[in-house]
Amino acid sequence: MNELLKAQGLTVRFGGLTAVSDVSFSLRQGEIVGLIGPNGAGKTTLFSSLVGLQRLSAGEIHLEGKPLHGRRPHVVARAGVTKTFQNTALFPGMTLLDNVMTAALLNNTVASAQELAHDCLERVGMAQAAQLVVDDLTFPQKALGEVARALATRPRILLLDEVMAALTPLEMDRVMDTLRELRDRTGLTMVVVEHHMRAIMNLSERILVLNFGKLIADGSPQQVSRNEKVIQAYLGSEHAQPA
Ligand SMILES: Nc1ncnc2c1ncn2[C@@H]1O[C@H](COP(=O)(O)OP(=O)(O)OP(=O)(O)O)[C@@H](O)[C@H]1O
Repeated sequence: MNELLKAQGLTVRFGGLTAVSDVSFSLRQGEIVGLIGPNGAGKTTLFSSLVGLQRLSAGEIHLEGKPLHGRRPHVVARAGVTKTFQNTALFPGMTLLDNVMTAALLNNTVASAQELAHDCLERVGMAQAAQLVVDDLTFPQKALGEVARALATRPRILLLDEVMAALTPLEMDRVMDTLRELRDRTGLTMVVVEHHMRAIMNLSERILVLNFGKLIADGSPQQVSRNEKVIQAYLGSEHAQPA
């Protein structure tokens, strides 16, 4: 797999607090990568810095060799890096289709946005729910709706920030199957933040672990779950091993 994105020395400081500290990693085309770490480890801040919503104090981001650091969010989105929002639901009172249209309209005429929105819903198996008002959707449907809305910006790299938080284990399995199928069909690269350990270990091919803003591990789920630093920092001996 080709290297798609390279992040080097990413650092974000809030006054005296270093939320992200000298973090370097790369993403290959079509990978599903998990990003884990205890509360406050810097996961959301790292995501925000990757999409240009959070200014970097230091570091560089390149997408296929082209610099992305210091670029405004809409420029980063147009280049192909998009993030869902933690705890940000779809817009209530609107149909699912209209929700996806809000993103599709950013770079398209109404007619082509409609086609794109339908296509994005189709890609996550939600075409039949297009005309439902989002308030009436189940939690897994809402999660997939959020993914569809993000797909409407035509990302090459999609950062998913706890989209499965409200789901039961069975519902998570269904959503994870859909994400894997989406990757297999489209080659989309995904980075996934989830607190649910079994889900992240099952879904991801590689795991990045943050602790106090520092990247303390980067490896397969098996490697990471056996890593002493990770066990001490986060997993604890009683936590789930990758299934
Ligand atoms: N805008 C901000 N101003 C000041 N401090 C911030 C800001 N955003 C985040 N922080 C701090 O930066 C650190 C990292 O926060 P962040 O939300 O990125 O962690 P996280 O790993 O996503 O946590 P969680 O798992 O709880 O969502 C925390 O100490 C947080 O309080």
